[in-house]
Amino acid sequence: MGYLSCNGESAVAICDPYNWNPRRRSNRHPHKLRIFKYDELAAATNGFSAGNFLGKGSHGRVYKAVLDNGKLLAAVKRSTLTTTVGSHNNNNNVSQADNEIEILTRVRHRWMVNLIGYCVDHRRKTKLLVVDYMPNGTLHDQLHSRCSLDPPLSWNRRTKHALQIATVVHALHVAENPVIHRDIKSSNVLIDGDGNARLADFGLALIGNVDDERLKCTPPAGTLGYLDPSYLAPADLTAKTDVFSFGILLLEMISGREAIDLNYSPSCIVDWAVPLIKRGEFAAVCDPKIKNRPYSAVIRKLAIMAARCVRSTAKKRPDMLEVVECLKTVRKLSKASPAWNRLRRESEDRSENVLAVEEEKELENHVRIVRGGSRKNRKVSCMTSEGNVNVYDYERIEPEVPLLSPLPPQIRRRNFVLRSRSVGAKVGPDPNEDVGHKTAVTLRILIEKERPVKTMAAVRLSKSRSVGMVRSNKTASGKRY
Ligand SMILES: Nc1ncnc2c1ncn2[C@@H]1O[C@H](COP(=O)(O)OP(=O)(O)OP(=O)(O)O)[C@@H](O)[C@H]1O
Repeated sequence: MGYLSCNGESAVAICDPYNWNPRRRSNRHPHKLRIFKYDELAAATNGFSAGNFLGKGSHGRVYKAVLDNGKLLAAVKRSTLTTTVGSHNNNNNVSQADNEIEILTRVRHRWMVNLIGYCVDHRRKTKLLVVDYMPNGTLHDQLHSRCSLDPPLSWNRRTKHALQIATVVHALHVAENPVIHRDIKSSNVLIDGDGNARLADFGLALIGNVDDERLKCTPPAGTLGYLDPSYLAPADLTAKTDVFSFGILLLEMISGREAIDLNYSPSCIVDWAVPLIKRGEFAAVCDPKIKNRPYSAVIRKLAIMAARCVRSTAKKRPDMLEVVECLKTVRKLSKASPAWNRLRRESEDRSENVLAVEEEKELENHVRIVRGGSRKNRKVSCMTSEGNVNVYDYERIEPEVPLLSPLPPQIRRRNFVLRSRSVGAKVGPDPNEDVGHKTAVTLRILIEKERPVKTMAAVRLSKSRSVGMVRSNKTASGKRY
C-alpha cells in the first residue's frame, strides 16, 4: 500500500478542530471527513459559477459553497491539473489533492484552514477539497493592496498574524508525525471572519520524519521568492526550510514589500532587507504605510529575527519555537505604554557605553560585521571591505533585554562584536570565540559592491505561484511539480 493512500472510509472519528495540541494529541489518527457528492457541491457553488468564484491558484480554482441549507459556508478547491507532489518508492505519483487530504485528515489547528471533506470527481479523475471558508481574503492582498481606499494593515495586525502563523508552523513541526508545509507565503495565509490568520494550502506539504522514504524521494518544491536556497535536493529538507519561508513572510510583513518585486533593485526582499538590517537601518526596512509605528527596538527585534530566519545556512536558523517566543515578546513590547518604553530606553542609554568618536568614524569606512558574545565580554572591532566580492559571517545574539535604540551611527559596545570570516579580512583573534557560542547566530551574506539601480520596466509580480522549480544536478529534473 502506498504511503499516501487515503480514503474516507478508513477515517476514524476524532474531530476536535480547535483544540488540537501537538504535545497532547497524536496526529496518527485521521479526523473524520465528510464525503460529498459532486452534484451536492455543484449545487452549493451554483454550478461553479463566476459569482461564487473566490480565486485561482496555480493548480486550480476556488469557489464559495453554501452547504447544509445555508448553515455551512465552505470553500471548494477544484483542481484543473492532476499535479503530483512526489513519488512513492513504487513510483506511483501522488496528486496534490490526495496529498492535501492525507495531511489535513491528520492535522488540524485553530490557525489552519481545516479540511471539512472532499468529493471524487469521477469524470475528471480528480478530487475536490472542501475547506473552511475564509471571508477576508489573503494576507498578500491585505499587505499589498493597491486600492487607496483600503487602510494599510496596522502593526498590531501584522504581529498578530505573524504570531498566529508561527504558532501553527511550530505545532506542525513538533507533531508526532511532523509536517513541513513547504509553501509558506502571504497568499497562503487567509484571514477568517474574526480577523485571524490561518495557514492554507497543504498541497506541497510533507508529513513524516525527514528520513522517511517518501520525503527522501520527493523533489524540492515551493514558491520562488520564498524557497529556501539551501533546499536543492530531497535530502536537504528540514523544518528549517519552512523557517526560511517564514522569514521571508516576516520581512514582507515588516516592510510591506513583495518577496520579489521587479520594480526595485535588488528585487529580492532578502537582498534588499538583510543589508539594511545588518547596518542597523531598521527604520528603512519598516513599511512607510504603517501609521502608528512601534518603537525602533520593537522593529529591530523583529527585523533581526527575520534576518536570522533567512540565513543561508539552514542549521543556523532559529527553530519555530524561538520565533514564536520572539513574536510574543514583540507583541508585549508593542503594547507597552509609551511612558514605560521611554523610561526603559533612557535607562538603557545611560548604562550603555557608546563607541569613541574616532572609532565610529573609522567604522563608517568599513563593512560592519556583527557578532555577539556574552554580556560581559562583548567588544567591537572592525574589518576592511577588500576585494570585489566578500562573503561574511554576520553574527549576533539576541540580547535578553531588547535593545531600545537603532544601531548606527553609534555601534553600542555592549551589544556587538565585529568580526569577519571573509576572505581577505584582517581581524585579530577574537577573545570571545567560545563565549556566547551557544546563543550566537550566523547569517552568511554575500555582499557585493553597490550596484547602480537600473531603471526597471514597470513590472510587478501580482503574486508568486507555487512551483517545483529546482533544477540541479542533485534533483531528478527541472520540471514543474
Ligand atoms: N478557504 C478559502 N476561503 C476563501 N478564499 C479562498 C480559500 N482558499 C483559497 N481562496 C482564494 O482562492 C485563491 C487561490 O487559492 P489557491 O490556494 O488555489 O492558490 P494560491 O495559494 O493563491 O496560489 P498557489 O496555488 O500558486 O499556491 C486564493 O488566493 C484566495 O483568494
